[in-house]
Amino acid sequence: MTLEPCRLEPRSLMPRTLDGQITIEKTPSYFVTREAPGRIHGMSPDTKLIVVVRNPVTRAISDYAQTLSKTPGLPSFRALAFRHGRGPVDTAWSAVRIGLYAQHLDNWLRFFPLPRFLFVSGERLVSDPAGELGRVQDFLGLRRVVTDKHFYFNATKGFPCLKKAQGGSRPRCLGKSKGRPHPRVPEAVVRRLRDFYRPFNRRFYQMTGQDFGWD
Ligand SMILES: Nc1ncnc2c1ncn2[C@@H]1O[C@H](COP(=O)(O)OS(=O)(=O)O)[C@@H](OP(=O)(O)O)[C@H]1O
Repeated sequence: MTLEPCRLEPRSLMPRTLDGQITIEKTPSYFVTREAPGRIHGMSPDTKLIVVVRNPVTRAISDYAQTLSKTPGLPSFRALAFRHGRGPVDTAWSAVRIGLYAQHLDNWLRFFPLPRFLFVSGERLVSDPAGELGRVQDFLGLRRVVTDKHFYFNATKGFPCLKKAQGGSRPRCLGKSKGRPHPRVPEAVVRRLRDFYRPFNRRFYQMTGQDFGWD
């Protein structure tokens, strides 16, 4: 999944949370920002943390597709993923580095215990959105209000969409930048990356106690 520039919002900039309300801040780059866990812990050590993860190989290709859409003439995925296009995997490239979930989680576990996290499968968010959102609602201590009946599969988009937008009566899919086609990446490149990530994925499964089924 793609990341936005890191914005560490001081509490004063966040909306006031009234009784019975939950304030949610969504900044994907927090997960991979060294200072984020300490700062968030300093602001509120009881914060609940939701991390959406998908197969790091697909994530890297998705990230590349997003950059490519804004940067015509970008070098090929292979040229960026491997040093000199064919050497070792280039972990300095953010699209690769972000997928090292176990390493990023290590940094967070120095400040927050595991039960404070919910790990959401990006794959199941597509195949079973109501199921994953059920877990999110439970984790947040909410009644399960969002269920299967709120979603339908939109064949044109190729993704689940909401039957009705909040406060509206029309169906609502996510925007064009979510679920765009991925460029074709040679099978050998995908295989090398899959092999590269395998030990990191296994460690991530052990740390979280969840097998995401990427290998
Ligand atoms: N319902 C639905 N509709 C469309 N897209 C969906 C949906 N559920 C999950 N996804 C996946 O979300 C991916 C884009 O999310 P990102 O994490 O990149 O978004 S963000 O920029 O970080 O906000 C996007 O990745 P790409 O397919 O690579 O575009 C989707 O696979």
